[in-house]
Amino acid sequence: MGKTKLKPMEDVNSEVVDEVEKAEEVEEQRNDREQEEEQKEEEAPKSFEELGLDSRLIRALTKKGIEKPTLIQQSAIPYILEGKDVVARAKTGSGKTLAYLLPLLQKLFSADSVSKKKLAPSAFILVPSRELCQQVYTEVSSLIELCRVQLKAVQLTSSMSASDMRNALAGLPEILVSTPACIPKCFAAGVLEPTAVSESLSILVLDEADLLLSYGYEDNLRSVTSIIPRRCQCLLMSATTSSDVEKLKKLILHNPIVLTLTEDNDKEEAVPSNVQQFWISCSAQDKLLHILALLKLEVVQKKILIFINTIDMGFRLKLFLEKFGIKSAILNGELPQNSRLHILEQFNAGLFDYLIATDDNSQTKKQKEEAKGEANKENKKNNKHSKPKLDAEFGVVRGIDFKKVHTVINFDMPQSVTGYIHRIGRTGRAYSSGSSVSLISPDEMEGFEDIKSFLASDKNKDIDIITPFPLLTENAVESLRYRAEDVAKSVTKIAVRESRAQDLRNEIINSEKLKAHFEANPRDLDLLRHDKPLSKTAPAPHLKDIPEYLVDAKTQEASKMVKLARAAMGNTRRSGGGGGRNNKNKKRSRKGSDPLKTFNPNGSKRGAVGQKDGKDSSSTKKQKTV
Ligand SMILES: Nc1ncnc2c1ncn2[C@@H]1O[C@H](COP(=O)(O)OP(=O)(O)OP(=O)(O)O)[C@@H](O)[C@H]1O
Repeated sequence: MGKTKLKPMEDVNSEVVDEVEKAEEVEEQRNDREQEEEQKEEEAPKSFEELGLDSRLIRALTKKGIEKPTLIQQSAIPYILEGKDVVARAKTGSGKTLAYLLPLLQKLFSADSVSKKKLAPSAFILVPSRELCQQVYTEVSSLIELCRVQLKAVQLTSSMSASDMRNALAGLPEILVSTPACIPKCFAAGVLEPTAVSESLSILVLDEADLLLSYGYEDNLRSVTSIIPRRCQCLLMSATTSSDVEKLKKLILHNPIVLTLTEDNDKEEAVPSNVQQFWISCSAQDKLLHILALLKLEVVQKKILIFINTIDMGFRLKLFLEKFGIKSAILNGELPQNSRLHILEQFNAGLFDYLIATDDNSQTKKQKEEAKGEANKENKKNNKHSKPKLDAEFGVVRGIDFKKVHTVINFDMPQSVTGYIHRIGRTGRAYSSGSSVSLISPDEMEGFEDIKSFLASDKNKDIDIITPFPLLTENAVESLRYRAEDVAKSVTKIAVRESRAQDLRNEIINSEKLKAHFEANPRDLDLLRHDKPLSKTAPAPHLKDIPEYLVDAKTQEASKMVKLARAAMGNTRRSGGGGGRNNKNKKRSRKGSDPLKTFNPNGSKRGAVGQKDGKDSSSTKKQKTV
C-alpha cells in the first residue's frame, strides 16, 4: 500500500492562509466590479431627500446655498448611511467632504450616540495637514450649528500642548478632527486612552487618503489602526489614485464598497471639466514679465492663486508686483500656523485678490521627514541662527477649499502630474468654473509634455487639453518689457532675504495676537491684513498705472471683456465669502460672458503667446477677435 506523504503543519497552515487571502481578494475584486457597474447604472440624479438625509441636514444645506448633491455625494451617502466601509475616489472639488460629513452627522444624530456620553469621540476624521484640519472642523461645526443638534466637534493638532488637548477633549466631543500624528501624541500624553477609543469609535474617516502615507504618517496610522474595533465603519476619500490608497485600504477597511468617479482610462476626467487649461511659453527670466502682463492688463479673472516652487521666489514675485501697485499675500509652510489659517480665511472672504502660494510640492518626502524630525526636537534655544523650520504638517494645495478662485497660475510648474491636478483643482470647485494658466520655460517643457500626455484621453489623443493662452498678445507683453526688466533688477537677492525675514518676524508677532483674538472672536477676519506691502517705498505712479497707449487694441479689448465677465459674475467688489446662492440663470450668463469660454482655441492658436515660436497674434488678420 502506497504511503501518503503528509505535509508539515506549517506548510498546510500557510497554504490555507494563502487560499483564504486569494478568496478574499477575488471576492473583493468582484465586489469592486459590481459596485462600479451599479454606479454606472445609477445615472439619474437624486435629491438630498432621496438619498435619505435627515431634514435638519437638508435645511442646513439650503442655508449654505447647497441644493443638489454632486455625483460623489449621490453615490457615497446611501452606502455610508447603510454602514458600509467605503473607498471613494472622485476628482478635486467634487464635494467629497460633504459626501462623508453628512451621513456621519446623521449617524451621530441618533439618540444613542448623543445621549450616552462616551470617554472618547465616536468619530475620528484624519486629514494630512493642519489647514485641512481647520477646514473640515469649520465645515462640521457650521453644520452642527445650523442643524441645532447637541453634538460637539473639536480639532487637535500636533503643535498643541498636552493641557490644550486635554481641555479640548474635556467636553467629551463626539467628533475629533485631527492629523494622524496627533493621535499617538494624545495617547502618549495620556489625554486619550486607547481602550476608551476602542470602545467608543464607530466611524473613522481618512480624508485625502492618497496623501496620508506620502506625508510620512504610516507609523502613526498603524498605531491608530491597531486599536480600531472591527465594528468601526471606515471611510477613505481621495482625489487621485495611488498604491498608498491601496495599502491603506488593505490596512484598515473590511470588504469596502469602492466608488470610482474618475476612470483610469479617461485621464482628462482627473481635472474638473469646468476648468479651462492654458499655457504660455516663455523663458525663465521672462516669467515675471508675463505674470505682470497677465495681472496688470487684467486678462485673467480674479481671484487668482499663484503657485511658486520656492519661498524666495514667492517673495521676489510679491516685491516685484508691489512696485506696479499690485498687492498680494504670501502663503508658505514657514509661516506660523495661526497666520496661515488667517491668510486662508481672509483670501476666502475676498479681502485680497492675489495669493502667492508655495505648495508642499517643493518639499520632497525626505525634506518633509526632516522637517518632521526637526519639529520633534526640543530645546532649540542656542540655535538662534538656524533657518526657519518648515511645518511638516503644512499642506496648502491638497484638499484646501479656496473659495471663488477663478484663475490658478502656475508661475513654476509642479514637479508631478498629481501636483498639477491638485493645483488646478483649486478652481472650478463643485458647480463653479475656472481657468488655469501655466508659464512654461524651456526647462519645464519635458514635464509639461508628460502632464499633457497623461491628461490626453485615449479617444482624443490629438486634442490638446491645455491650449495656448489666447488673450495676451506678444505686442502687449513687449510693451511692458522695459519696465518689468528694470523693476526685476531692483528686486535683489538681499531685498528678498530681508523681506522674507521681516515678514516672518511680523507674522510670528501677529500669530500670538491672532491666537488670543481667535479664541475670543473666531469669526473676526479684519484684525490684520496679510497683503500689506513689504517695501517701504510706495510704487512709482508711472509703474502703477500703465498708460493706455502702451497696450495694443486687442489686449485692451480682451481686458475689457474679462472685466465685463467679472461684472456679470457679480465679482467686481470684494465678496464677503460664503457659499454662492447662484440661480441657474446666473450660471448660464457666466458661461456666455467668459471670454475664455467663448474663445475658440483652434481659431486663435496662431496668435497666442503660448505658441512656441511666440509669433504675435496682432500681426495676423486671421486672428479671431476675442
Ligand atoms: N452639492 C454641492 N453643491 C454645491 N456646492 C457644493 C456641493 N458640495 C460641496 N460643495 C462645495 O464645493 C466645494 C468643494 O468641496 P470639497 O472641498 O468637499 O471638494 P473635494 O472633493 O474634497 O476636493 P479636493 O479633492 O480638492 O479636496 C466646497 O466649497 C463645498 O462647499
